[in-house]
Amino acid sequence: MSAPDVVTCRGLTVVRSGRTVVDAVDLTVTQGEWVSMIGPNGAGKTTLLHALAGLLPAGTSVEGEVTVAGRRIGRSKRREIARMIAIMPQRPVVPDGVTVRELIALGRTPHVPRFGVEGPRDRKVVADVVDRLGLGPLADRVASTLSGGELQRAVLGRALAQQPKVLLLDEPTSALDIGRQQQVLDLVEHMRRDDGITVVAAMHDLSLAAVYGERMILLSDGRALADGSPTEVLNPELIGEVYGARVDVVLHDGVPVVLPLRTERPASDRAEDAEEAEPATPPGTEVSS
Ligand SMILES: Nc1ncnc2c1ncn2[C@@H]1O[C@H](COP(=O)(O)OP(=O)(O)OP(=O)(O)O)[C@@H](O)[C@H]1O
Repeated sequence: MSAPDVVTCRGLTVVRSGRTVVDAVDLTVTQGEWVSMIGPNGAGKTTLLHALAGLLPAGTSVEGEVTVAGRRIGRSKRREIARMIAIMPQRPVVPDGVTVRELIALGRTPHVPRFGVEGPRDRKVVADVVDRLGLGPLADRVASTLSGGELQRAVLGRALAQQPKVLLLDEPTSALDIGRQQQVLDLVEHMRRDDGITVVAAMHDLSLAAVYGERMILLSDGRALADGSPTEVLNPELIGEVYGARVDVVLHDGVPVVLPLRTERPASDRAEDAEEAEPATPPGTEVSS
């Protein structure tokens, strides 16, 4: 039996300050899929993620339909949406004075009864997330004092503590070193496999996006230009055209790796060429001692 659809967009169009920034996007994501969303700066990735999470500011002009786990976004209450969807934003806002543990515990808010307090289960979920993200040594630090990479992990922790059906990641690893990138994305991958959560992740690192995303969507000027497997989407001509970049794509274990090519050749290569073309001592000019 095929997995059910969890996220659907039909003709989603978002206009901001008179400009169409998401343009008639149709998208269906099935349960347990990992979709990596790529596209140049300003392509509309964040806006699309915010539309899926029902986070576009009131008054934004939105057309089309977004459904997550069978519920129409825009007609559902915030709290109801927050039990289904968690977002790790590109630019998180962290309340003043909260510790890392308190920040992560905020992820439990949609599950705690109104006017209630968190129970043992909520505390266990928070402790698990702290542990799995290796945040133990930072748990009592005030979140605003963390480094960019540490904060990124803490904010992912808040999203994971929400125990969502759909996890939206907006540049989840932009501030992380390569080891932490792997640790964080592997953790999300485990949750996808073990708990069946669905992941839509906007990522700038095309090779990393291909390693984790079984499917990729390329956005450009708000339009979904390509939607397919990493090998289908990451072709050098298309990437070159959309990003205005010179790249090569090589396959490693069947996964495409995108290599940016230098337009200017390194100075050392040019010097070698010059040496081959012109011997250091032109014939007939030897100086006798
Ligand atoms: N509040 C706003 N008012 C006007 N234009 C906006 C607003 N928010 C976003 N935009 C514009 O919408 C377009 C899409 O922005 P968005 O942040 O969705 O792109 P993105 O693909 O996530 O970019 P990046 O990779 O740089 O994060 C951009 O041109 C941006 O300037």
